[in-house]
Amino acid sequence: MAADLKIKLNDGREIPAIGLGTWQSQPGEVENAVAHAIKEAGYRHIDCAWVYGNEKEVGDGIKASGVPRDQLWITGKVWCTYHTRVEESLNETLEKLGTDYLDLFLIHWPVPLNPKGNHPAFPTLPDGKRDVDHSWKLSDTWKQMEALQKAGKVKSIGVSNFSEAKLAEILPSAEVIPAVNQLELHPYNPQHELVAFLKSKGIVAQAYSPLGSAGSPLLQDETVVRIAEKHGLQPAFVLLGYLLSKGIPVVPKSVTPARISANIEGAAAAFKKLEQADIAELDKLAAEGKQRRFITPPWPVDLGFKDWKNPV
Ligand SMILES: NC(=O)C1=CN([C@@H]2O[C@H](COP(=O)(O)OP(=O)(O)OC[C@H]3O[C@@H](n4cnc5c(N)ncnc54)[C@H](OP(=O)(O)O)[C@@H]3O)[C@@H](O)[C@H]2O)C=CC1
Ligand SMILES: O=C[C@H](O)[C@@H](O)[C@@H](O)[C@H](O)C(=O)O
Repeated sequence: MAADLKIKLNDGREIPAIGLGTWQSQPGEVENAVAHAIKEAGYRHIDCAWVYGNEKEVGDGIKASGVPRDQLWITGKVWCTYHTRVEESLNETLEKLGTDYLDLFLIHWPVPLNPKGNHPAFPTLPDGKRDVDHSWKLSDTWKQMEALQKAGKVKSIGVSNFSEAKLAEILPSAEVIPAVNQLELHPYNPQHELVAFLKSKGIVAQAYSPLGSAGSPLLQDETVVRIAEKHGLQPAFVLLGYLLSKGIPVVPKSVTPARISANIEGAAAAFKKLEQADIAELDKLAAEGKQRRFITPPWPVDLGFKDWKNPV
């Protein structure tokens, strides 16, 4: 069964390889989506974040599913304005989700934002740029993550949107190596070098926006469509199976019950059917001129990704 596909982390725990994304899942839709995913479609992994602003409804959906907490994997993320007060962010998340621990807690972006700025999530300076707290060290954010794991409030800890350069800011002083780095990964942004680096450090690369996010051109890509037709799969399933075949857990988002159900079964089917030649073809698309990121918030700092130069 698709829900049984799992990937081992460096702390010994196993993350269900297919989870449900919840970013941009709207009020009035997300409770039903989460309940459907868990109860009807067999998902056991939900990807959440404080900044998505919908954790209360996600929690309602988890509760409505009736599935016991210990059978679920719930991921949360500390938002940028909370780097100096990680536990406060976690406590808000736990309360909204209606649980007393997370399975995985991630630093959402390697960019501390001013906690006392002009907005609780997206503070800006008079020039309109995001108000970055340049004095704060990422290694001190990571120390707080380690303390929360020691306290048992989060079982596994990791990062998101960390390039090799940003990891170098926390690894030398880390007591715990991040279990996961959640990144934008799909055939147009495969980040082969970073994924290989993470593997060498025992960090699992996890894929966000695995379908290319809302309005994705990947679903119409001629190579993706041809491979899908060859195997009797939908293009979305090929994209998910491509990542699973590399040991990369995926969190496709949908609020459409039929897609939620189809994605988990289709991903597992694609994982079985895709051949090495299909993977090799998809692996080359970015280098053949299709390299593209879909998620590029206007950070006024260099994140250190080779393909993405932020305005500094
Ligand atoms: N750490 C980070 O910084 C980030 C994390 N994430 C996480 O990753 C998750 C997934 O990424 P996201 O950007 O949402 O994008 P996805 O790549 O998951 O794409 C979601 C879009 O695809 C549509 N869709 C879903 N299934 C299918 C299907 N079978 N066929 C056609 N269309 C489909 C959805 O529509 P509909 O809902 O209408 O069905 C939605 O518009 C997020 O929800 C979030 O949890 C995402 C971005 C950044
Ligand atoms: O997880 C989803 C994304 O990271 C999202 O939270 C950010 O892109 C945010 O909208 C931003 O503008 O910084």
